[in-house]
Formats: sequence, structure tokens, C-alpha cells
Amino acid sequence: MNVGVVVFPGSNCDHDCDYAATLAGANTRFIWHKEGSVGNVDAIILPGGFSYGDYLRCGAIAKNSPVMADVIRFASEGRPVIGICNGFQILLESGLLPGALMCNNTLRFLCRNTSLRVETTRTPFTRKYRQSQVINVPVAHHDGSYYADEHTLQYLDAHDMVVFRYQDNPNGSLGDIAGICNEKGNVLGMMPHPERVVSPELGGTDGAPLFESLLEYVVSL
Ligand SMILES: NC(=O)CC[C@H](N)C(=O)O
Repeated sequence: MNVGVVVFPGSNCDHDCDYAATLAGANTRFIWHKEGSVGNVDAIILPGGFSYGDYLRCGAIAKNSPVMADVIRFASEGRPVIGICNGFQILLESGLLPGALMCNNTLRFLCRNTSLRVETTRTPFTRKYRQSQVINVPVAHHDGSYYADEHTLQYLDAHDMVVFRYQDNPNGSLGDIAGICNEKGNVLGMMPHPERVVSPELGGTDGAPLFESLLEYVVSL
């Protein structure tokens, strides 16, 4: 499996994502945001960080990076794309996922562990978890409070698009939403950082099945 990790100016979790995907057994390569194509990859990761210094709104400038047109093309073909934290913000700004991420209700940057419930195992990223499994994954963000209008929240529920919910909502996200996918399930955005908990040395392993799921999914195609 070839995984591309997109690097924007200000990304700071790109190497962690590269490490996590490599540990799961993937071949990885970094894709600079100015590239016009994602190249020959089976899956794409948009990593966390502070793309363009979070100016304007988190992810609002990165969505205009040259590579994003090809990321959108790749996603529309039903191929797997995951955005983590700032990557989730970029997916929302790009219109690949619905809703918005607003300032945490604490009005502070939050860096702590959270407890998540796996709401669906139908995605390429969650098939190795158990339905309703509770996992511990850290968050590190300022703008992580998920917001969508009532109609969109109902749509997410009706189409099995909520992938992770906080057990201990740290930021005021509506519906305790920590991660969502598109209707097909091939595009996932989540605020917590699974790449930070992929080996005991990092303090946990609950993120590892996400990358292993992706490998299993791609190999099964
Ligand atoms: N770790 C991250 O990706 C942070 C995302 C964004 N810069 C925020 O603070 O909300």
C-alpha cells in the first residue's frame, strides 16, 4: 500500500502520520502541497498542524493549495482520504465533509487525552475496531468544536456518518462529534490524533488499528 502524506506550510504532524502508516506496513511518501497531482498512491493523509499559521480560519487557505484539486478528484473516486485535526479542518473547508470547526468552548488550546466511542466500523479506517469500542486518543487543538445545523446533524446520524464521539466532550462539539465521514465512508475527518498512539512507547496503541484497517482495506481491493 502506498500512502501519501500531504505537507502544507505549517503542517507539524506529517512525520508522525508517516511513522504510523509505516508501522502498519505501508510505503509512504510526502506530497508537497504545491504538487499538481497526488501521484500513484492508494490512500491520502492530510496531517495536523497550523497550515498557513491558521490565518483567516484553520484550513481556509490550505484548501486553495494546488494539490487539493487532485485530492478532491481522488476522494470523488471513492478512494480513502483521512484528515486529522488541521487535516479535518481542511476537509471541511474544501467541502469534502459537512459542517465547521469552531473555537473550543473553553476558549483555550486543549492538549489532553480523550475517550472516544467508535460509532461505525463501516469505513476503511475503522474496520479493525469493534462497534462501540471505547478508545483513548489525544487531542491538541484550539478550533475543534464541531458545529453543523440541525438538518446536517440529522443527516449525519441517518447515514451512519458519525465515526467517533467523545465520551468526555472536551470542546463543546455538537452531538459529542469527534470524527465524521462522507456518505460513502471513504473520506474521514477527525480532531483527535490516532497517529500519536500507535506504540506503547508513545503512551498508547489505540490509534494503531486505524492505520492497520487502512492497510487491510487497500490490500482487500
Ligand atoms: N494539531 C492541530 O492540527 C491543530 C489544528 C489547528 N491549528 C487548531 O489549533 O485548531
